[in-house]
Amino acid sequence: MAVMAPILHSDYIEKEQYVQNPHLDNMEEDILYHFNLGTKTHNLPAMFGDIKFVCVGGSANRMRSFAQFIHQQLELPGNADDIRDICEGTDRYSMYKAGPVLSISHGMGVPSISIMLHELIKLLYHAHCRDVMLFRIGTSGGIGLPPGTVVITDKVVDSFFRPQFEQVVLGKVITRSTELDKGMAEELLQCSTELSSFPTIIGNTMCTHDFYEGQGRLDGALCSFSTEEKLEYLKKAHEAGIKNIEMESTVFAAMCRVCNLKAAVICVTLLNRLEGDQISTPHDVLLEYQQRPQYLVAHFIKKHLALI
Ligand SMILES: O=P(O)(O)O[C@H]1O[C@H](CO)[C@@H](O)[C@H]1O
Ligand SMILES: O=c1cc[nH]c(=O)[nH]1
Repeated sequence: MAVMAPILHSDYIEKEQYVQNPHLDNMEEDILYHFNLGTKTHNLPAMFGDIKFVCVGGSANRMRSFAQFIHQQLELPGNADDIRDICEGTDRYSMYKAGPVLSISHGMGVPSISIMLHELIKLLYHAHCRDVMLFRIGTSGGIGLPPGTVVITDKVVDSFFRPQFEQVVLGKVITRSTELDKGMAEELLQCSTELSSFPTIIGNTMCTHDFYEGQGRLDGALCSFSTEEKLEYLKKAHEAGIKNIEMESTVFAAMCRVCNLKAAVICVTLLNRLEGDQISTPHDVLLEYQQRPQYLVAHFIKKHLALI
């Protein structure tokens, strides 16, 4: 077996390649455990080699509906209702393919999306994909915006309003930039003006590690602060240009950036956090809100495929 010289993290940044891990080349087989896929059991280039767009979001149902919607929008052959879950052997994530578009659920929170992204990025590598763009199409809490507003993320920031993601590796903190692709954000904003169907803005997005206390909610099982302290924090966030709050964008942006993948975050706001904490909007209205980032990304994809 070949002995590898130790490679420092900072030394190993291959510009053309998605994966940034020298150890992968020494593995005879790579099992993408949470997808129930593997390099020996599946012909990944045949299954996924044509992927150009990957859309991710928290819920399995949303990502299935999105795959069906994009199937119709791209006028692909076959019945959209027949699209099957490629990860059906596991219930960790759901994955659907519609032509060059892959639609995957990632669950809630940074650890969940992070595991999914490791396996997704390896999947794209094993499948020899090129020029892939990633989109997170999600929901969020807005700050000072009418519910239903779509926020295209300019800067992703953490709970301290810093544009960075911290990961503990071997007991040490590694800090990575959360810069997203500016061109994609601008193009998505242009798509929104072409659709002109719902309010859309570009702004900063804060990613937290909790939905309740972590987002300054007063309605969790625990609460360690007053109403005044909550509003002071949210107003400071607002002054820092933060328009919405969700729970995955830091690691999404950081991993895509290190792995040379162009990425954008598009989340609809479900409520205005300056006015409350509970999501009391009727279910059918919430469903319609959830579709807004999907319409925007579908328009973007159709333009890129020269279908409009
Ligand atoms: O709508 P999705 O993609 O699930 O994302 C948002 O909704 C969840 C909380 O309800 C968090 O995961 C947050 O990031
Ligand atoms: O307030 C909200 C709504 C959706 N998702 C979040 O993370 N926060």
